[in-house]
Formats: sequence, C-alpha cells, structure tokens
Amino acid sequence: MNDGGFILTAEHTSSTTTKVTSPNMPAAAASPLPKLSALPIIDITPFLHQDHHGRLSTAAAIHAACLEYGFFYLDISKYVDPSEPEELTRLAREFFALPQEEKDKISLKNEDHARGYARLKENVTNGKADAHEAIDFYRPVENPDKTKPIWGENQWPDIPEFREKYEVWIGKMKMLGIIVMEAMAAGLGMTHEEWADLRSQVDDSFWVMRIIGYPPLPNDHDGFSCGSHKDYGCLTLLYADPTPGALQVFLKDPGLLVDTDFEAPAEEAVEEGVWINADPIPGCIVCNIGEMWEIWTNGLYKSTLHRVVHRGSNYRVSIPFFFEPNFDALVKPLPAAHRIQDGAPDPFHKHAKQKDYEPVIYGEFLLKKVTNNFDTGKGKYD
Ligand SMILES: O=C(O)CCC(=O)C(=O)O
Ligand SMILES: [Fe+2]
Repeated sequence: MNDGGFILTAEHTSSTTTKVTSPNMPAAAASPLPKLSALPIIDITPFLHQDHHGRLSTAAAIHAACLEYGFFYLDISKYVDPSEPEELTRLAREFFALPQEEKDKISLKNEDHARGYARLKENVTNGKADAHEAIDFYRPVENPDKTKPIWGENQWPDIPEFREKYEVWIGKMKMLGIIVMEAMAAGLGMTHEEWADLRSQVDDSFWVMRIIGYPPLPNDHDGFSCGSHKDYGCLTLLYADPTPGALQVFLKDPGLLVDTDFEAPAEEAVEEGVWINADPIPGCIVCNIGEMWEIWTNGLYKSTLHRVVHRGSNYRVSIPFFFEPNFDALVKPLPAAHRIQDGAPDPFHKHAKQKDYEPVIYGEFLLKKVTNNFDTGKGKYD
C-alpha cells in the first residue's frame, strides 16, 4: 500500500521534467505497476540527414540511455509511415486467426526447428511456458539445409501480400539497424576508422524477425506472456500494437521514488529494482540492446531484463526485429569503450575498468544458444 505520501511520477517525455502528483488524483491507469517510466524518447531523424548538431544530441541521448537503461524509445516517424507497421499487424492478426491446422502448415518442425510457426506455449522461458504463439524468420542462407540448426528456409503464410509487405519492413529495419549503430558509434566517441570496422561486423546482419501473438492471460494464470529475459544479440527494434501495460522493463536503479504498491512475484525478484511498463508511443519503436553490446562496450552498456504480462482483453501483436552482427563477426571489447573506462574521472565508479569480456564469434555464440535450447527443450529466451 502506499503510505499516503506523495508519489513522484515521471511521464514518457524526452525532457527531464518530473511531475509530483498527490495520491488522491485519479489513477492514470489500472495497471498494478508503478507509473514511473523514465525511458527517454530519442529522435533518429538527424541521422537520416546531414544534421550535424542534431546528430550530436541524438548520439549523446542514445549513449546516456544505453548507460542507464539499455532501453529507449526511438522516434522513427520521419523514417517510416505509421500505417506500414499497422498493416503488418493486420496481416499478423489474419494469420493468427486461422484454424490451428492451417497455422501448423508452417510449423517450425517442418524445417530447422527455428524458422516457422510455434504454437501457443511451445516456447519456454525460465522453465515456464510462454503464453504466446509466433512465426520466426531468420536471414536467408545460401545452400539451406534443414537438418542443420537455423540453416533451413523461412516459411511464409499463404496470405496475399504477407511476404511482400514483411520483406519491405525487413529491408527498412536492416537499414535502420545500421543507422542506429552509427549513432551509437558516435555516442561512444568512435573515430571514422573505428566505425568502419564496427560497420563491417554488422553490414550483413544475421537478423531475426518474430511476429508474436499474445492472447490475454487468464486472470488466474500465474505465468507470463513472455518470461523475463535479456536479448542476446545486438539491437532489438520492437514495433508493438498500441496495447498498454504489456511490455515491462526491469530498472535496477530507477532514481526516483515510485509507488511501492507493487510486489514482484518471488521467482521474479532477482535483485533490487523495479519493473516499469514500456507502453507503445505513436511514431516510436522500442529499442533495446543485447549481450553483444555488453561485449563491445566491455560492460559499460548492459542488456536489460524485460518480460511481457498481457492481462488486457485484446489479442496483442508485436513484431520484434533483432538486428544482429554478421554470422562470422568477431565481437570483442571496442577501443572506444576502453578509452571511456580508462579515462574520465568517475566519482560513482559506474564506468570503472574491469576484466575484459571474452570475445565471441557471433554465429558460434548463436549456434550454441540455439542447439543448447534445442537439446534441452528450453525456449528461445533461456
Ligand atoms: O512482445 C514484446 O513486447 C517483447 C518480446 C521480446 O522481448 C522478445 O521477443 O525478445
Ligand atoms: Fe526480448
């Protein structure tokens, strides 16, 4: 219960204004989670043009967001027309509304057990079935062979224009991935040569796209629509339909006082911190970083736990695009990260130098992850 004191709530805003509200004010939403959401909204537009000053502020904002949260909203309204992803969710709904046997025609079991459709509860996270169904697509490979993990072919629903429209989206998200990477390189103070080297590790991204359908969780359901996990790759570019109160992000150090009404379930209480809602914002996608960025920045940027708890009444659709490194990329701590760790005075020891992260070859890391999960029956997020 809240103790009758004031609750500080920070609304979704790109400024740093903090609003103080009395507990007697009407509740903004029925959600049991604190209303605090400090995730910044960052405009990518300056990186679509030669806007030097705009670039500096976008790059600095991304750097700050990655240091603090590992999550931010990216305003892409000047990059794609909002009607485009809306049309994609319409097509996804058309697919998920088909009879089960129709959907099973593109089951991932037909292929390499990674590309295709997974039924409701087929995916498991932290030992519990996720209450979602999904179709997964990976970057196509030369010489597909479905007996090898992730080396099969993508399977497309037989719905007019489905494939064409999603392929346009994939093209745009691949380009956006490079654009955000460039902004991140600028935020880290990388030289042109360093950026060229990093770019060469992601210019043939081994991307993954998931189209996820979430029926509402029954009231007595004690599980999750998608259990808490960190993304393991590079950058997640998430478009979700407008359903509020579904995607939640774990903030270790929220900074502001929040409503303490909410108690995390015991098995979720990993460490001190708070789960906040990351509700969709028109014109924006949610962007978060995966474990590869932890390695590149030698731990300066941390990939952040998130989960989905969808208790609304509608069928929610989300379309995460995982912009990943090239299959053969050697991912290791970047000189720019070492400079930050070795350099500036750091009174809070947040960026203190530590033992170097072990380098990985992305494809090997991915295969280990996928085959491990496959052998043990664990899910995509474990
Ligand atoms: O559906 C969402 O909002 C998030 C899904 C997610 O975190 C994932 O697929 O990795
Ligand atoms: Fe995720």
